[in-house]
Amino acid sequence: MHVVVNAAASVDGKLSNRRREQVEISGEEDFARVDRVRAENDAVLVGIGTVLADDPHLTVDGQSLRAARQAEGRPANPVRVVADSRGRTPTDARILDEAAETYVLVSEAAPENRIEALESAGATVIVTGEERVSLSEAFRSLESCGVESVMVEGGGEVIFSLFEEGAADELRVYVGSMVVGGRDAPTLADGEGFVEGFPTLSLREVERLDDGVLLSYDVE
Ligand SMILES: NC(=O)C1=CN([C@@H]2O[C@H](COP(=O)(O)OP(=O)(O)OC[C@H]3O[C@@H](n4cnc5c(N)ncnc54)[C@H](O)[C@@H]3O)[C@@H](O)[C@H]2O)C=CC1
Ligand SMILES: Nc1nc(O)c(N)c(N[C@@H]2O[C@H](COP(=O)(O)O)[C@@H](O)[C@H]2O)n1
Repeated sequence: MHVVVNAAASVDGKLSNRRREQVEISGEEDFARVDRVRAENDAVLVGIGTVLADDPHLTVDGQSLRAARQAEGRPANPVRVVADSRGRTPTDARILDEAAETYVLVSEAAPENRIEALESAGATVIVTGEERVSLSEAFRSLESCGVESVMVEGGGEVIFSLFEEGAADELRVYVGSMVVGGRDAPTLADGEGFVEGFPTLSLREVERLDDGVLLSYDVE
């Protein structure tokens, strides 16, 4: 599985504000780039924290991008994936609409009635990990369903886990020219944090977009 992590952060590294409300960090050019990255990949993944905070749709906005995918024999939109250990995804979440196929990754600790509710709402549920979803294991299951590349859009907890598991191949961070602040505001990599063995990155490209900077890294 090829894993591209993409996020937008303020200059102080925050993904959203201390109330976990979505902050528009990207500008028009960066949102258009994000749409192209979605269109390039077989899947788009977020954590349940992002679903509960933002209720994202995770589809490709650009009609020409969707048409190009279909011309290649692919579905108009990538599949949508949520890492949701306890199966808390609301059954009326936008990611469960019919615009694309949706996989919900749950752990063995997810209540059976939640799994049934998600399946009734149209999701394909994959059980992996005891208490928490094992992302690496889930990627192997997704590969067996034909998913070879995934764009991970966040949030900070899921991005940290990917680095912890050594599962990320690329990181693209759009740094918007703003300060959000707040010790409790989500950052690019939350989780427990590293005290040693920090993942190292190799800077591939720096590009000015809107009034900010896109940093593209390979993960070593
Ligand atoms: N600026 C940006 O580019 C983006 C910002 N966001 C913001 O990030 C915030 C949400 O981020 P977080 O609260 O960090 O939530 P998150 O979206 O990273 O989800 C974390 C939750 O996912 C579940 N999970 C299942 N398996 C997991 C695993 N292996 N590792 C980690 N978590 C796992 C856990 O229940 C955990 O609490 C929101 O405020 C949202 O607006 C989210 C995406 C992009
Ligand atoms: N790339 C990017 N830039 C920002 O400024 C953002 N606030 C976000 N947020 C994430 O974008 C997703 C929304 O998806 P839909 O438009 O609903 O498809 C969601 O994951 C947000 O957290 N991203």
